[in-house]
Amino acid sequence: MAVQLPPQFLQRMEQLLGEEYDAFLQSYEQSPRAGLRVNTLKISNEQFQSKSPFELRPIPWCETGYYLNAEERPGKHPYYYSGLYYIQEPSAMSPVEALQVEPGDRVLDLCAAPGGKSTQIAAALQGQGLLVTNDLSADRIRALGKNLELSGVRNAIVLNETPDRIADRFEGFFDKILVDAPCSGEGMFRKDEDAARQWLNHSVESCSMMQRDILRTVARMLAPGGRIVYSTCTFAPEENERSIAVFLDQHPEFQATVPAGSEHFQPGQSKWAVQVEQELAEGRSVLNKMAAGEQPPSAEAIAQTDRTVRLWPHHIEGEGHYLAVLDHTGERSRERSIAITSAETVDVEASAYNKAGDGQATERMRRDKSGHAGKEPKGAQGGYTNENHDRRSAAKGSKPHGKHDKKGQSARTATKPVNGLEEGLLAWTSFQQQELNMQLQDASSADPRYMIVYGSNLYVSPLDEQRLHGLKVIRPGWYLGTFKNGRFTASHALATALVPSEAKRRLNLALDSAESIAYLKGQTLSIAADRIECDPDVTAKGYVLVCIDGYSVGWGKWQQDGNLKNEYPAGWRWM
Ligand SMILES: C[S@@+](CC[C@H](N)C(=O)[O-])C[C@H]1O[C@@H](n2cnc3c(N)ncnc32)[C@H](O)[C@@H]1O
Repeated sequence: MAVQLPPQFLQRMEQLLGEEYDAFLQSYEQSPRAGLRVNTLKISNEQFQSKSPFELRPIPWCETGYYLNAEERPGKHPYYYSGLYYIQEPSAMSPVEALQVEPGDRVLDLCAAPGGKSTQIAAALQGQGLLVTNDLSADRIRALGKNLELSGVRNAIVLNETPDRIADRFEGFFDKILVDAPCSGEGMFRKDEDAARQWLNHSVESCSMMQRDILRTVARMLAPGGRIVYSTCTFAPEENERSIAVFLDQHPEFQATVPAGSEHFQPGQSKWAVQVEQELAEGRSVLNKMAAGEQPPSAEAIAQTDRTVRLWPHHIEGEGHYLAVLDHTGERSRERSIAITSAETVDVEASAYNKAGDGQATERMRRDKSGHAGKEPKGAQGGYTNENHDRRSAAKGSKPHGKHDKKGQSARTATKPVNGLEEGLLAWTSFQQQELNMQLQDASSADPRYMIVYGSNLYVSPLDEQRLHGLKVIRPGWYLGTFKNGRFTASHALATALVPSEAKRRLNLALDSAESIAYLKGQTLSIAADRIECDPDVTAKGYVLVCIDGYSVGWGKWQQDGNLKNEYPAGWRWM
């Protein structure tokens, strides 16, 4: 066996699995399966199948998921850089399938970094509705932002928050919530030897505590009739059936539902939740500390865990996972539970934001008792400004409005222009007219969109920014670019989410060309003017949307001397 498995873990698995134990153990002799999921924000499943450079074998539980041969290197292909697919472990595709996201839903992905499931949710939303994606870890959140950007997501808000603080702002708000919980990671031992080395039996207890608290909090954020999917990549019943039994016992307004696609998986084991209770009663459970003084879950709640599912490496081609679908039994309201504030009476509050150059990092504000914004003493980077962050509807033309008093303090129900917003909108509008063929607000869509300014960065958001006040926001929406002295500089995130026809100048590079790789390496390209495909109202000089095989990948700036200045971001380049 290639992986060294902890003896305590093996002992427990043998006791749980009985006669299946040998087959389970043999699965560790095999290599983990590689997979990719087609990003249908950028290409249809059928189109990708017809042009895939890799041999694809369908993953039974995910229509857009495919197994890859072990020797493939999907991270080293121009299609990866165009965001046509996400490299994802096959079992990890099951939770979002169970969530059954529909375009227009309001979705929360609470434990989201590095973003595999968030990008899957975004694809299911197809740009409609909204995705709030969050992770507690400041280190892991960067990868989440990058993956959303690579995938061309336009309607996501990225937070770096605790579940409780989000719940205070989003009570009864979401239609669907994914809790891909922090767990002891036993299901990943084959894929990640470090996980096996670092595993300690007591991590099962600390993870169970976290899971209980997280589940309790997310229940507050779900709209009546909504759905929570809880998933882990561990085998421990303490973190799976038992966590769910405790939740169902304490939340009778929820029921466990057998997930669609369950025929591919094995059922959850209510008998293991019973066993955990017995061990607790006899004082030999790893949960002793946590469960002291807690009521054991009812037999009815425990029985429902038979409707959850387990993904076993000896039954499927994928790693170990568990998932539970928890449906709120209330009636789903067609009316949104919380109306989004009218854009005509924007509510402007002054606040201090980190003026990070790329617009990614903003800092949580502390409010003293008088409600004034102040700086977080720890972790703050760069200078703070007292500039407003402000927003208005993207649907209402370009004339900004709003009110802001001289000291930059809170001023409600605004009527006067706000400088930052006005300047940002003017710069954007002029850029949009000169460079793009797109509207931020699709006339056929009922979803409102809001312009938000943080420092000198402009975003368009599916959410009125006032709901985010006081939260640590990494991105309040789709990052369009920065403005300074009336000039607008387009962001990379703008380019990756555009379809070629939305830019007035385009350059298409052939998939297998040296030019494609040179562009991805950040090199300047020499391009004759007639290769720049231009709309009738522009000439070749200016912003060019660079595409590889017809899929947007980044910006270039064509200059009179025939050089295409490369705008592909330094940290993203082909190495
Ligand atoms: C299993 S991983 C998530 C993987 C991710 N869903 C994906 O598909 O790429 C669990 C994540 O939960 C985060 N986390 C841990 N405790 C958390 C908490 N209390 N609230 C939110 N996130 C938390 C961790 O930082 C970690 O990134």
